[in-house]
Amino acid sequence: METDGLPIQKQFQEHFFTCATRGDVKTMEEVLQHGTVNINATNDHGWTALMFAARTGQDKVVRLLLDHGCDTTVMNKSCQTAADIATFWNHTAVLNELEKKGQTSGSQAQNVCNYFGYNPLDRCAHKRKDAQWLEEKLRDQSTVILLFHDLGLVVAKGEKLAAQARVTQPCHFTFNDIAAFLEELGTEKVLVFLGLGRLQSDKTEPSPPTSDKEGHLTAWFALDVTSISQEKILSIKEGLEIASSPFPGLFQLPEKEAGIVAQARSLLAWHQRYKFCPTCGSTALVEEAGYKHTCQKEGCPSLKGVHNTSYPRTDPVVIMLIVSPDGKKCLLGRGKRFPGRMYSCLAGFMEPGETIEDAVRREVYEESGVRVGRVQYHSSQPFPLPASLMIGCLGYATSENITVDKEELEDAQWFTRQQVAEVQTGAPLPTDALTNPRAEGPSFFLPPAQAIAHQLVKAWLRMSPNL
Ligand SMILES: NC(=O)C1=CN([C@@H]2O[C@H](COP(=O)(O)OP(=O)(O)OC[C@H]3O[C@@H](n4cnc5c(N)ncnc54)[C@H](O)[C@@H]3O)[C@@H](O)[C@H]2O)C=CC1
Ligand SMILES: [Mg+2]
Ligand SMILES: [Mg+2]
Ligand SMILES: [Mg+2]
Ligand SMILES: [Zn+2]
Repeated sequence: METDGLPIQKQFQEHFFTCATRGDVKTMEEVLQHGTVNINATNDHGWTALMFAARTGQDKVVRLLLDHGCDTTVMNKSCQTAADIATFWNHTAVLNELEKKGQTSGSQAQNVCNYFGYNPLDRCAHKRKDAQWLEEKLRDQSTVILLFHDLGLVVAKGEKLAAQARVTQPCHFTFNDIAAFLEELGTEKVLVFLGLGRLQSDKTEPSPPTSDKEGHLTAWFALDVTSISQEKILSIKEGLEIASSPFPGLFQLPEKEAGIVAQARSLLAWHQRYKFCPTCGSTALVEEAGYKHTCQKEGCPSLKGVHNTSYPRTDPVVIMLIVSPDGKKCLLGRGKRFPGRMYSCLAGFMEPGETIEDAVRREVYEESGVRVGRVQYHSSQPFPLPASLMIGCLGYATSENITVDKEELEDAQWFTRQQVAEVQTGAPLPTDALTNPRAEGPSFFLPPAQAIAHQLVKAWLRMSPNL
């Protein structure tokens, strides 16, 4: 049945949106009771009833929709959630309703947490010198030990969850699984204590039989098994493999564990690269549960006072989304080794004696010739390749002409908000998009959600005045 040229279902839906916009709670209640509409349905611009209510500050409608279990995470075609819309229009009562249910989006309610950024472990630095406690923890049957072979994580064999999405499931070993390896590795072993904690999905795990005050938390360690044969490692139990390192395995971890893997991999990479004392070249001993190298040569300057060469290194990198002077475009570049048609934020290593703001301005000028004024910090991301800290910023350009640094980039261009939003919210990429430049699909694509660049682009789209 059709009236006014629209199918009846669509008419109901349109009416539902109008009621949400106007705050007609009574009609909406009736409609929801009859189940004649889909509470999460969207219009052509991707707007839900919740978004319409958020736009006009209808807090009672918002409460009704939340009580009926509507999805607050839906994004419209400009990548905005209902919470983004309420924030932009300053509808505090709506935000309060969303917050009561813990439903304000990350950018409003708390700091943004990027992939690799969430780590549930208490690193317990004060325990790193307590050899007896560490030994007890290592032997505890509830303890989790992660194994890395040449920085590749040992995982449970690939599970195909969806046609394209594979999940890399880190394998959790116990002391008994690896006791023979510890013996074989002897005093040369690199074993790092990561901390105490529990993955949220770990609830069914039996409590360890220890009675100290942290006894209810699981201890986590990482062991470098590079010098053990792959055959031996893979025969600990059935269904193991060594994750292809670094791509794509590292980017397919369960998000709740990615931070732990990043911590472990960066530390093991430090041990792999700094085998000798950087000050005098002598042998260095691994101490403090894997967090310190101590030079064995008497009189070495690194033994006097605190020397940063004795501790794990982190390289700060600035990564920035640059907004055009008119606010309508953003600057993206294509590195020479980027896959397919990928464009991403410009990025670069910070140099000594430089502020984050100046590093953003310098790298953008070096790589694109664009001048940047104001710089705003957004969020950060530990990046275990091998041990960077990506410092994500938004920068506001004061010039527009681009001169690409052909040494580093293949291309850099201004992209409109619409171009970027289409790519962000469009259909999933064809499977060969990463490798085949002639693959079907959009003319360019952005890094996946695990990359901080993706989140910076999303943050800019959410600031859209187009609400
Ligand atoms: N997720 C993303 O979308 C993107 C991430 N990145 C990451 O950001 C990082 C830095 O970006 P780049 O454009 O490569 O930096 P960059 O623009 O500073 O250029 C890299 C060059 O800087 C020099 N360099 C200076 N300090 C260095 C250090 N501590 N380690 C290694 N090289 C150093 C080397 O010559 C290197 O070839 C890279 O690790 C890259 O993986 C870069 C672009 C996009
Ligand atoms: Mg760069
Ligand atoms: Mg640089
Ligand atoms: Mg550069
Ligand atoms: Zn030394």
